[in-house]
Amino acid sequence: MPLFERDTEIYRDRDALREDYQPEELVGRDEELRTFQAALQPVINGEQPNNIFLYGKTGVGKTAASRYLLSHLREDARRYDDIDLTVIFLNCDGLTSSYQIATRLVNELRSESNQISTTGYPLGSVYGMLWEGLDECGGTITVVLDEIDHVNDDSILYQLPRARANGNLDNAKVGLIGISNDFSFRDDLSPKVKSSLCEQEIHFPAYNAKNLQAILEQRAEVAFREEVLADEVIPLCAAYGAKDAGDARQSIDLLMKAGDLARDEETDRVTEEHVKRGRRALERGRIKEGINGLTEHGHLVLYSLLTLDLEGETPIRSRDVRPRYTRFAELANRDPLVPRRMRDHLSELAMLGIVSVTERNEGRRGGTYREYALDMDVELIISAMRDTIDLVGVHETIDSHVNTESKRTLDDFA
Ligand SMILES: Nc1ncnc2c1ncn2[C@@H]1O[C@H](COP(=O)(O)OP(=O)(O)OP(=O)(O)O)[C@@H](O)[C@H]1O
Repeated sequence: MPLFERDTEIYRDRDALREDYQPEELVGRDEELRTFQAALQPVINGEQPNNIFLYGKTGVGKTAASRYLLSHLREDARRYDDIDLTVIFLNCDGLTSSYQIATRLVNELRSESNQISTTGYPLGSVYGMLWEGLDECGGTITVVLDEIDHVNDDSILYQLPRARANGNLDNAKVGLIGISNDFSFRDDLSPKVKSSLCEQEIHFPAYNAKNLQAILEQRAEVAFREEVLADEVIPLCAAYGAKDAGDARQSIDLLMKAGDLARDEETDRVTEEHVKRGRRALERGRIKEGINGLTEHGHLVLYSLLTLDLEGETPIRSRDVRPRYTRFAELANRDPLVPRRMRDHLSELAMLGIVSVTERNEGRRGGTYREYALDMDVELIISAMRDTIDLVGVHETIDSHVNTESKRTLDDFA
């Protein structure tokens, strides 16, 4: 018997559900694509290209739209002899400064054998090399900077769009396309950067359930074999997606998770039940990642709230969480944070969806205050916080959930 056997009853091409798959057509983005296409038109006319800024929440098709239109632009530009178009696509994740972006661009424009080191030059000379490289390349150059908000200083965002006006370029016509899902990034740009980078702004709104359904249907046709998906599967993934964030990536992930669960069960049909289970599994993954990403004090606050919740003390005010938190911090040998900072951690937990918050009114005395409760299952939280629990000790309320030698006695927590 072979150890490995193909199990492709469910999928025709599972890779079509992966992040790096580029769909042939984009659905449900007609208006944004029209505006974006119009903003790119000067390239085909042989004119100075626009600088374009695309923004919108994560997973709403900004990158997909850019790749789609730029590949058409590249193809169609070939039909005109007087247009020489170069497209440079750079994801700024991991590139935090204008200096790093500029050296990457210089190297993109140079041959393999002529690359420059990514450190050691003054910024001015890197820009010098960049202008030289761009002019040598000549023609129209479209530079796409995806996740542009990762760049901490805005020098390149000013220099590149203004290069020609500032007399740094003679031949090349450069257009910058910036993409961001960080709304405050755009608001915080200095006025001079904003006016050059955001010449044309295009907002990508979140997808609604109808959009998501069309996107999923298009993807499912490539990814799944016929008759594999029960009728409710796609509408349900789309409805969850629209309710959560209108994020296409999340909905596609959910469809894939449902498919994987069905495959693991060795059935040849994906059902509503698989979607529901898939959603729970993905959510647990996200929450777990969220908890792992918290600081130690975040964990101490969460641990305090967890034990109070199990004692039936929630919903509870921040000031009533405090004694437990202070005690836990002491047991962990950490200095407790001031109340305000401790409250910030509660808010962060609420943002992650681990804790729920209710605004309460003091009645005639007029003030409002917030009460916190746990909104996530105990086992999941405990499994994501093992290190902190080991540090503080096992509180009696979670005793039955934990298997450990290092329990503290009740008196320790008094
Ligand atoms: N209109 C669409 N039609 C088909 N597929 C789409 C559409 N919009 C998004 N997708 C798919 O959803 C996924 C996420 O889209 P994309 O990467 O373009 O989002 P984004 O807005 O750039 O998000 P981020 O800001 O997180 O990078 C990709 O796999 C993409 O192919």
